[in-house]
Order: sequence, then C-alpha cells, then structure tokens
Amino acid sequence: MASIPTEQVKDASLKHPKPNTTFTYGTAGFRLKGDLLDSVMYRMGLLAVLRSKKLNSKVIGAMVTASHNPDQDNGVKLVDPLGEMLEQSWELHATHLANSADVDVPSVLASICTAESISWSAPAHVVVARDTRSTGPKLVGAFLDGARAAGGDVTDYGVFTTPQLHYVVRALNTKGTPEAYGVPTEEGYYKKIGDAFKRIMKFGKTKFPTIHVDGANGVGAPKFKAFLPYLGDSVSFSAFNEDITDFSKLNNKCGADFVKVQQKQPENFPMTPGTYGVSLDGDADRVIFYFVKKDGTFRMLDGDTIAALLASTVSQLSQLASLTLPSGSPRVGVVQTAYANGASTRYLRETVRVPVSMVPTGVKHLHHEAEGFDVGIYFEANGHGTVLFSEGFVKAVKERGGKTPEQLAALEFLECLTDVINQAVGDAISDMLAVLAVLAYKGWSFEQWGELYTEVPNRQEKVKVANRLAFKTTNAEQELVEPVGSQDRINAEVAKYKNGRSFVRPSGTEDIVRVYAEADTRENCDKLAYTVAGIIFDHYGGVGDRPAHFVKN
Ligand SMILES: CC(=O)N[C@H]1[C@@H](OP(=O)(O)O)O[C@H](CO)[C@@H](O)[C@@H]1O
Ligand SMILES: [Mg+2]
Repeated sequence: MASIPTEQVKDASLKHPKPNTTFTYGTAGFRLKGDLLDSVMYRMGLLAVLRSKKLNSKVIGAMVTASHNPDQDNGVKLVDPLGEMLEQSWELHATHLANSADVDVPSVLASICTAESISWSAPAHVVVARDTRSTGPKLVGAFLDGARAAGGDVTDYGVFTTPQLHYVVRALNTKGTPEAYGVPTEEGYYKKIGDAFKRIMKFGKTKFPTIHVDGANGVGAPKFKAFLPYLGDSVSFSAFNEDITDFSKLNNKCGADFVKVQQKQPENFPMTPGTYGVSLDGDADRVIFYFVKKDGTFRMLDGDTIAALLASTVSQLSQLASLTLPSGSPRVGVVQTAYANGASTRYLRETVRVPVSMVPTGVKHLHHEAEGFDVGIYFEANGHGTVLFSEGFVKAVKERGGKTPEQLAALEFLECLTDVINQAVGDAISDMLAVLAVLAYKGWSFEQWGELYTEVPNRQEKVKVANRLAFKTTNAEQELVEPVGSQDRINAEVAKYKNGRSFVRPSGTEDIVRVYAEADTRENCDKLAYTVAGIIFDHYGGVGDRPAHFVKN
C-alpha cells in the first residue's frame, strides 16, 4: 500500500519554515499578515490532499484571501466538496498541522491519516485560487508545493472571487450527476447566473437608475466587468473603485465593510439624491446597498434588509402558488447572528412570520443551520449570505399542473431565483442580481425596500487588547463568560437605555475585540457603544493609544 512520501514532505517543509507564531483556524480560516503565512499555506496544501483522500477523491478547494482587510493581510480557507466551509472537526487537524515543528510535519500527517482512517493510496484532487492581494502569488506557490509534495493532483485557477472558487468546487464535484451545479469554469459561472438573470428580469416592472458598483479596488472589480456581457441590458451598471494595481487602495475607504461599519458611502463615490450604490468587499462575497434620500441623507440596506426582502418574497410567492412539498407547506426560515439589527429580527418573526435562528458569527455556522429549512435564508448583517433551496422545494417549484396564470408566474420566478442565487456560498454579485430581480418583480425602488422596517440605531467599535482570547462567550456570542464580571458591567450599562442591547466578542479574523450596541436613538446608541468600548479598554487589557471617544466609566 502507498504510504506518505516522508522525505519529500519533510524536505519541502523545511523550505517553508514555520515562524515563531501560533496559528488559529478562525471565523474564515487562517488570517494573518501575508508574510507570516508561507508555512501555513504549504501545510494546507498537504491537508487539502488528505481531505480529498478522505472524501473518496472528491475535489477540495482552497481560497487565498483576507476579504475586507488591507493588502498586508492574507489568509486561507479550505472548501469542502459542495462548496461549503471545511467540516469543523477538521479545523483541529488544520490547527495542529499549522503549529507543528517543521520536522514533525510528516508524523502529524500520519497521525491525521490514522485518526481519520485515510488510505494514502486514494487519489486526491485539489483546486486553489486567490484574490488580488500582493502576497497571493507567493502564497499560492507554497500551497501548490504542499499539495504536490503529498502527491495530489492540483489545479491553480489564478485570480477568482471567493464565490467563484466555491462555485467551481461544487460544479466539479457534481459534474455528470443529477445535481450538476454548472460548467466548472469561470465562463460557466457567468453563463449560468447571467442566463438566469436575463430570464428573471423578464418579470421586471421597475426601471432602475444606473447602479453604481463599488469594487473595493479588489477582485470583484475585474470579475464584475467580465460578468457584464452576460447580464443583458435590463439594468445599466457603472463600475467604481476598480484599481487593483495600487495595493494600498484595496478596501481602503471603500468596499462593503467600510460602508457597513462607517455607515456612509465610499469616499470618491459620486452620489446625489436618487443614485443607487452597491459595494462589494475585497473578495466579493459580501454586498451592501445604499442610496441618498431626497433630503440628502444617506440610507444603507444591509444583510438584514436583504434577508427581510428575500424571506418575505419567497414566503409570499410560495403561498400565492399554493406550493406544497410531500412534507406540507415549504418551511422558510432565516438564520442571523447577534449582529442582526433587532428590528429586522422582529420584522421577520412578527410580520413575515418565519422562524429566525441565531448562531455564532461566521458563514460556516449560518450555512449549516440554514440547511435545516426548505428555503434557508442566511445573511450576516455585513451582507454576507445566500439562500439554500432544498431538493424538494426545487422539485415542487417545477411542478406546473393545475395552476392559474398568476401562480405559474410565481413558480417561474421562484425557479429562476434558485439559479440566480449562488447556493454554494454568499456571493456579492449573485446576491446583488437576486435583489434587483426581486425588486423589479415587485415594482419597488430602493426607497420602498427600505420601508420594510425601521432599523434600531446601531454601532460597532473595535478595541485593541493584549489578549483577545481571554474573552469567552456563550449564547450565540451574545454574553461574555470571561473575563469574569465583564458581562455584569455591560448589563449595567445596557439597562440605562431604552431598547438597549450590547455585546462583546473576540474577532476571529483580526487581533481585536468587537463591541456592538443598539439603542432607541442615535445619540444613546453611540453613548452605549463608546461606554462599553471604554469599559473593555480600561478594565480588560486595552493596549496602544486609548481612542479619545471611548467613554470613561
Ligand atoms: C462583525 C463581522 O462583520 N464579522 C465578520 C468577520 O468576522 P470576525 O470573527 O468578527 O472578525 O469576518 C468574517 C469573515 O469574512 C465574517 O463572516 C464576519 O461576519
Ligand atoms: Mg469577504
């Protein structure tokens, strides 16, 4: 029986020496300064091969990106066969492998093989892609070295958005089966979603103004441009922030994270009342919409608003079409995190009347929970999410017997929607197209969409602390259990505000602690956020300059 090519793996391992750093597999894989990640990439190349061997030679993906963070950062996450995040039990293997001494890498591989009953003789297929970051090419090189040292068959797709990589992984693994997801190429991706978008826009009643698309000076910019010829002419788009040659511009004062956190439009973005804007993040898996109201105020439509629109539409259309599955009416559900605006949760539960589940931050948690519904809609407030349609739902939508013309139109619309949406993972461009299609179908403007519910004022702050891992949470990250006593201090502040809500958790992608607050007015919300941030900084290990706006308590 074939066995681990120990010498080959060890030699290559010594060429990718581990720095004196502890690595953790966080919210979205390993994330760090790009120049510290060479050894991690090499080892993830090895691990991806093992994962493929474990799963009957299915194709495993790796995406090299640090999403909405600056160019100096980078990261890697592994993608399982249907485009979902790496199974969580394997995160432990990833962490173990990433942190072992260079000479121990072959023996750690052997221990994973034993623990997972992996036969080394099984073939392995791995694919990798990267965003536009400056450290990307070198890091992909290290990944390829790892995959090849372990004898895997590996394809480098070059520069891709994160969702394109997930799409290709799923398409490769379902090729030739009844669940075939599409042609496993970049063009296949554009064609599948583009064709569905052209079909669905035939239902449209609204003519939108030109949509201004902010590419965050990242990979979404050139890929959106490449997508345009496949989208027909029902909507006109104009692209901004497309400079991927000046690395300092990536996500800098632009992009979905900037807009969401700062609650303002990207800088250098031409907007007057009536203009519609859409921002992607640096790897194009998050999307945020916005417009300027007639009175000149800025209005954002985030992941919560997207979930509200999609959940209400899918529920209404399913009812209108009297859609029935063998199990009864389709179960439409929404999955959110603690960052969801309280007003959106109330709207979904009380007005749309769908169940809403709360899970910890990170798509891996949301995706998994959404799989429990016939239509599982999951969005993080930051605009990262998608919709999962069960096989039973898709089948029921295609049954057209005994329906009225109005019901047939609803069914056709739903069928197109299942193809416009990238179910493999949250996808900024596909989500944008789905939202435009739904608005056009309803004959709604962005303004009308924004009237679904009134957001509670909210704010996010970052606090730099000596050791963010000292912060431990429970209850879907909404309460701190450690440092002991910290939650009591937060509760005492929250109690002072009407509709007050605040929680603190360590980031899984940055070396900081995040503070979130909501309250009845903008002023109260800001005061609560700045006070809680002050409490964390002053009492629980704040480091560096103390931000002047943090309130002393
Ligand atoms: C509050 C927030 O937006 N957190 C983001 C951020 O995770 P943190 O663990 O909070 O750093 O990056 C993740 C990956 O992109 C994303 O899934 C998540 O929603
Ligand atoms: Mg992203």
